[in-house]
Amino acid sequence: MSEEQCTHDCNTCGSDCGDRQETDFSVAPHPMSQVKRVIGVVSGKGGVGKSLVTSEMAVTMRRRGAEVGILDADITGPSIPKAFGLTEKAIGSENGIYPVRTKTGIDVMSMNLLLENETDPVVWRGPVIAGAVKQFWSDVIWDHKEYLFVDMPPGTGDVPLTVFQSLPIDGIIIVTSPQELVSMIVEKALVMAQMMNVPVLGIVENMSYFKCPNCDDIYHIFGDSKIDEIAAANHIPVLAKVPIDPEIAKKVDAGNIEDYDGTWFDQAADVIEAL
Ligand SMILES: Nc1ncnc2c1ncn2[C@@H]1O[C@H](COP(=O)(O)OP(=O)(O)OP(=O)(O)O)[C@@H](O)[C@H]1O
Repeated sequence: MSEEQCTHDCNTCGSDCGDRQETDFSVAPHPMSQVKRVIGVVSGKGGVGKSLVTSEMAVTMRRRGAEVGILDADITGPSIPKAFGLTEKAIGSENGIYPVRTKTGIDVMSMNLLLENETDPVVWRGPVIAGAVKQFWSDVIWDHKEYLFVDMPPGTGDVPLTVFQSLPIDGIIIVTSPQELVSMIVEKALVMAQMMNVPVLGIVENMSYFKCPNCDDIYHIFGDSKIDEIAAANHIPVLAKVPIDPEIAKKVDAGNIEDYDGTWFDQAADVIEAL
């Protein structure tokens, strides 16, 4: 780039010139935290089951005996506490903020654990939301966690970008459902991960099909799945195809996700264990 064109601010300039200097946006964890692996769970749009996949991944790793946490970075639509039936509030001390523990021993931090009423909306602008996510990493005591799953807000906006820049993400899982414009959404997530230098562990297709409980026939309610072709074209594995299961919705609504005994996430858990 020529001297005249240079703004001297590499953060606002897309040019890949020789003088480029990357700024380190990483945020230090709480001094009492020890987290071995941070796994982000992302989706192109809301409502595809990203929180369900985050919760089930945590439950699966916990069943395998791991120490697990969930950082709910979906500040304006936090649904993790509900799935685990958490009503207790997170408490702080002069040391920092303590996450709330679920009945099987998963530590959770979520905006809903700080609000007086879980129905209170969070009416904040992007930078304030991004700041809250950073604090969930820097001010919360994540004590001896082998795996911390981060439920990202949907899309590729300000907050996911902040999470990618601030937290040491070891890999992401992309969640889609068949009715989405899957190929475009997967590619957007892949490009973002590539730009942020974060490995993509694979794709989970949620609400993939419905199996009739009476005749075992399989129905593709949202259309035929194209996930295998998309995954192959992008050289990433399909980690799970999760059916529409009324039992999942029932368990989530009752706050009993830890009692759901589907085995859909075993392959994804193997991939994470091998990291
Ligand atoms: N495979 C499934 N079978 C039945 N119900 C499901 C399934 N997956 C998700 N659900 C239900 O769909 C709803 C949305 O799921 P979830 O909250 O995980 O989506 P999300 O992508 O995290 O949404 P948002 O981004 O808006 O927070 C929940 O009520 C959940 O219980």
